[in-house]
Amino acid sequence: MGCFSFLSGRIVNKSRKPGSDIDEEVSGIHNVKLFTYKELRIATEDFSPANKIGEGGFGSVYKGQLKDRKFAAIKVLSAESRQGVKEFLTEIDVISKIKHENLVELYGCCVEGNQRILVYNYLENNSLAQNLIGGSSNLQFSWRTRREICIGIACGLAFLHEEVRPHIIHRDIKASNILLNEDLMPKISDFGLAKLIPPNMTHVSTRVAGTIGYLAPEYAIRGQLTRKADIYSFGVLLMEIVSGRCNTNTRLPIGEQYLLERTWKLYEQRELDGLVDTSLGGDFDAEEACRFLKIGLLCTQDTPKLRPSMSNVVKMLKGEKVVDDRITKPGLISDFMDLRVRGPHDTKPSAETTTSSYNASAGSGSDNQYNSTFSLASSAAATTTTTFILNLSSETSAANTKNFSFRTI
Ligand SMILES: Nc1ncnc2c1ncn2[C@@H]1O[C@H](COP(=O)(O)OP(=O)(O)OP(=O)(O)O)[C@@H](O)[C@H]1O
Repeated sequence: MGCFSFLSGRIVNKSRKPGSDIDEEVSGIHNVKLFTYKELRIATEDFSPANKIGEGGFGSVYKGQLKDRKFAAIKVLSAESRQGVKEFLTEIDVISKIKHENLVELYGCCVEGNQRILVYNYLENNSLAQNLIGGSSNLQFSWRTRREICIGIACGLAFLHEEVRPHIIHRDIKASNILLNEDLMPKISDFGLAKLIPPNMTHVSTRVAGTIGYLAPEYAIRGQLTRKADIYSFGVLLMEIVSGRCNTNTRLPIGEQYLLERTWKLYEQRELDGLVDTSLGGDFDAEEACRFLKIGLLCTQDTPKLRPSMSNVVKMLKGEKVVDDRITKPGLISDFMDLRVRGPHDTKPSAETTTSSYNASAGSGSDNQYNSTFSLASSAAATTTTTFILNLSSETSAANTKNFSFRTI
């Protein structure tokens, strides 16, 4: 534990004077192993580029070997994602109490000076994004494996939503946040991490964190965060796993580019099996695959209330509950990139723009909830696979024009 020790159930930072702020903050936290920066530097061979295994919206991830010989994924949060020690540790305190076979385990963290580092158990087979969806890997995902992956993710999410008290909304369910162990068992990562991101604008009333393509419309537009937003993202992911493709692929012919639109169309034509990944060579249970796609559609329905709970999703995936065939159209945020280029002054920000504002008005102009200034507070917004934060405020006048397009198909 380096300069921290655990005395009478309290973590004390021995290197600082008693009564200092950090002592007070750290002392309120239990269950968390605090690593020293030195320990993690040794584990990663001085954060050597050779040990870097990934880069996310919040910082770089390194593979390291800890003193106890265990391998760990060490996530160094970037300066923009750092926040107060107290909030950081409180968040981690919550996460560290949660254990489930389908959630990545947090070993501990490091809070030293400016450094904010998270230490997770290392998972051998990378993420679903790198392996199955749009990535390149030699791993083969049979129908049976995909089925188990879908059920595993659903179980992990049902646990966060319904068993943990208070409930946890992940806010960023997507292929790159599903890691796979050596047996291809899925583990949800980054849960709760979105809450660690500080708002970088003082007038922010609501933060929206998520990834384009997976964001539920009501959350993206109005900042209405409920568990149904996660369920929407899960529905998108489910379709990706069955089809083996990314939710958005602009290299495909128009009409096939958006997975949700495509799935809905094939559902209406009763041809859902045409969406199943061709790399399976037809070796799949067609009834089951179509059922999974229907569950994906149920989860992405425009009206949040109509989306099933995750425990019911688990039952439907396992075949223990009948899938309701009265599915309504999915809600779609047609094109977030459009939102970026059609700013209030109709200027076209470059892909590198780090902060841009947009006047958004969807639906009735008199409904202030719909009139929000959207600030893409991260350069990560330039891609469709990276987490970003949208800052919403109600300061915008009701007279805004419809710059933000939200539609149902
Ligand atoms: N516990 C882990 N074990 C093995 N590899 C990991 C682990 N955690 C993260 N990685 C690797 O690091 C990459 C980056 O992870 P990170 O969570 O920082 O970003 P992301 O999920 O890809 O994107 P974002 O931060 O925008 O959500 C992952 O895609 C994965 O390859």
